[in-house]
Amino acid sequence: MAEMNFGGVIETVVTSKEFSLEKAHEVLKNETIAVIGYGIQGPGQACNLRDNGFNVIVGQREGKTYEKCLKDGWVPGKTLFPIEEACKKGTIICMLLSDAGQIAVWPKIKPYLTAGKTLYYSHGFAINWQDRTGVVPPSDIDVIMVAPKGSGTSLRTMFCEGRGLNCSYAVYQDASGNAEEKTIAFGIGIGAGYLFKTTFQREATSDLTGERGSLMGAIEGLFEAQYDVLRAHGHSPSEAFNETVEELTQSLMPLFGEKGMDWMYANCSTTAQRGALDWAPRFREAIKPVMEWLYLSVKTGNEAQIAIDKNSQPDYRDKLNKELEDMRNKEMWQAGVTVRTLRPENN
Ligand SMILES: NC(=O)c1ccc[n+]([C@@H]2O[C@H](COP(=O)([O-])OP(=O)(O)OC[C@H]3O[C@@H](n4cnc5c(N)ncnc54)[C@H](O)[C@@H]3O)[C@@H](O)[C@H]2O)c1
Ligand SMILES: CC(C)(O)[C@@H](O)C(=O)O
Ligand SMILES: [Mg+2]
Ligand SMILES: [Mg+2]
Repeated sequence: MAEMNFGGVIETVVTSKEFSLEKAHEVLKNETIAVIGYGIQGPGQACNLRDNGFNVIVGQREGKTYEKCLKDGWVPGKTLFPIEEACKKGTIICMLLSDAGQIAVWPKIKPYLTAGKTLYYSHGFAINWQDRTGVVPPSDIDVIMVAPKGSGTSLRTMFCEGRGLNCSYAVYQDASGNAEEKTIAFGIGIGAGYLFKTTFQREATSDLTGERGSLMGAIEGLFEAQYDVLRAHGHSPSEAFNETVEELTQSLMPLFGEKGMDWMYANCSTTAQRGALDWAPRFREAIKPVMEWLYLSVKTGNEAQIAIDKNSQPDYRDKLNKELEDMRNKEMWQAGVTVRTLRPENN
């Protein structure tokens, strides 16, 4: 573990330099890892663990996702089982069903969480809001978490490129006395770039805030607001899209991703810098009340309850797909389809 200075605050991080893959193998050598659920995180984590040489099986119900398991080389009866059978065989049970799905299957899974086993999560959701999820693990098992800070799709592609995705980790219950070491070993196994320590509570609240905020919800809201204003004032779709989205993702985001916001600013005109420096605090002040509202809605469990209620409905997937389709069909994102065809690499 290394102590590092994050903007003046010292925090502990773990990388494969301090905790090698060999050490992870040693820690997990007697474990059968049962990955339950094969949505987005399931494939990323299961395939990375398998490629890293761990003993992995998958538990997935039959249906469309089951076909994906077969395509990825999981073999029925050998490494692919119905959920309950995988839970019976596994010593580390990885809850990688959707957060709502985890509630539905909890009564079926609980009997297999016998003394000495480990219950693993990639989110603090089920435990942090256990008054709403009903997930109360038995006291004689370890309960641990490694939460990749990015999509399971990126976890896999970055692993295949020889890079790692950063992850947070936490121990909720340490029955074995060895839970933290096991958690870090697991993080190294799934291909974490580096691991930073958190709690189930802090991960759950920061994650739900981030995805509703700047990572997903706020960014779409910001784009729509600017695009709509430009269009209402007579700018063409291509101009509005280029000034709202395309330039950001293609030119400016890579600059601040690489060396920070001041570096991106420094590579723009002095006109742009003057205006952006003046307007950033105005946007901050306008947006902050919405951020406070969001954080409170997450912290009180309101957002978790909405996710549980909506995503437990039998037709939740169809409804989500319909909402994504509506987003895709907006003029802004349709303009984006054409703009992307004009990128040099697509010509
Ligand atoms: N999607 C991500 O990239 C991501 C990133 C970090 C953490 N997480 C966390 O990882 C966990 C898994 O998320 P995900 O996005 O991969 O899941 P997902 O929403 O894609 O889950 C789909 C899986 O759950 C199964 N499922 C859903 N309802 C079920 C039910 N009632 N019975 C049986 N199976 C059911 C599906 O068959 C499928 O295997 C969650 O805790 C999530 O918060 C996800
Ligand atoms: C990839 C995200 C947004 O970071 C994750 O939190 C999720 O829920 O999918
Ligand atoms: Mg999330
Ligand atoms: Mg997240």
